[in-house]
Amino acid sequence: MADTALSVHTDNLSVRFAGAPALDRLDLRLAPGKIHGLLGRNGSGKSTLAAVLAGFRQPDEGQVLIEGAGLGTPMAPYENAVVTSRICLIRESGDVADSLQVRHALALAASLRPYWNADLAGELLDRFEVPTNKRMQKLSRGKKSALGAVLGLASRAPLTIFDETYLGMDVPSRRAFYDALLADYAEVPRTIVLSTHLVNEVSTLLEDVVILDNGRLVTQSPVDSLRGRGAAVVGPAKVVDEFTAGFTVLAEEKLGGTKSITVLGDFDPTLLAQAASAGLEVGPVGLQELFVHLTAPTPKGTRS
Ligand SMILES: Nc1ncnc2c1ncn2[C@@H]1O[C@H](COP(=O)(O)OP(=O)(O)OP(=O)(O)O)[C@@H](O)[C@H]1O
Repeated sequence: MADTALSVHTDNLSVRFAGAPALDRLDLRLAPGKIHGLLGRNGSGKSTLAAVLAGFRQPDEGQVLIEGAGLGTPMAPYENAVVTSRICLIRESGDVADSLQVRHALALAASLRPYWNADLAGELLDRFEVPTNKRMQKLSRGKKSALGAVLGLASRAPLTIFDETYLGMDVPSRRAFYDALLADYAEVPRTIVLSTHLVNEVSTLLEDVVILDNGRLVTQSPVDSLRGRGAAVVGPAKVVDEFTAGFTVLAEEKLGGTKSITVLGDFDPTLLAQAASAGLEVGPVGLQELFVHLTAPTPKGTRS
């Protein structure tokens, strides 16, 4: 793992724009060799964090340290080519000159990226049907996005960050991207960060999640323990209503006489047994529902 994955550690990390905090005293730990979700509403600081982790921007306060993949001691990425050669950040804006032909952009990536895999790049270009003889500026938004996916995956960088890049692709292409990402990650485990607000779509890929809101860290947690913070209770409407009275409700849905209510709360074995004897099914809470709750502008109501 140490050869192909980096870990990230931030202390009191802050970035300000004209005095306003975009990142506010973040203490983060990204474990090596995992797929991390970086979730947050618009303007929450995801892109700023991605840029700082990739060494594109210096923190105003605090520090970022990157460790592993043969680096020896932990190092700050800013203006440090030894570290940044091991990090690939793919942004929607694109960081390669638009006037370049796709094949030249690929040749440039191959020359700059020590872990580049040309076979994988070729395979993915075919799969996403990205023409290599066109100038980047002539590509459709979806194909530009797909090219970003190819550049990010084929870089096989020990820390690979996709900052919402793949969102320009249509649904079938995004699915193909998720499949390709999982398959190649299984072959070469590395640290991957997916910044997104399409939480449901990526929730099965993610192992750990960082949620930002207004530049602050709302939570950092394994997905499984986040899902354990609540439950979806399903059964006859009246019984579900009675059982969930007093819990904070995240979502509810009714279909005929059946109702599903998602609530926050610790469902210990006693509570689970009570639900079962009342004829109710209890499942894990959806990541999307928790995300909406944790980043909502105003707290949701309590059932009474
Ligand atoms: N170059 C900049 N100059 C001034 N303010 C900026 C700049 N970049 C970001 N900001 C501000 O910093 C805050 C965080 O922005 P950032 O782009 O990191 O959020 P985000 O979560 O990536 O948002 P989105 O999902 O909309 O892309 C926002 O308030 C934004 O307006």
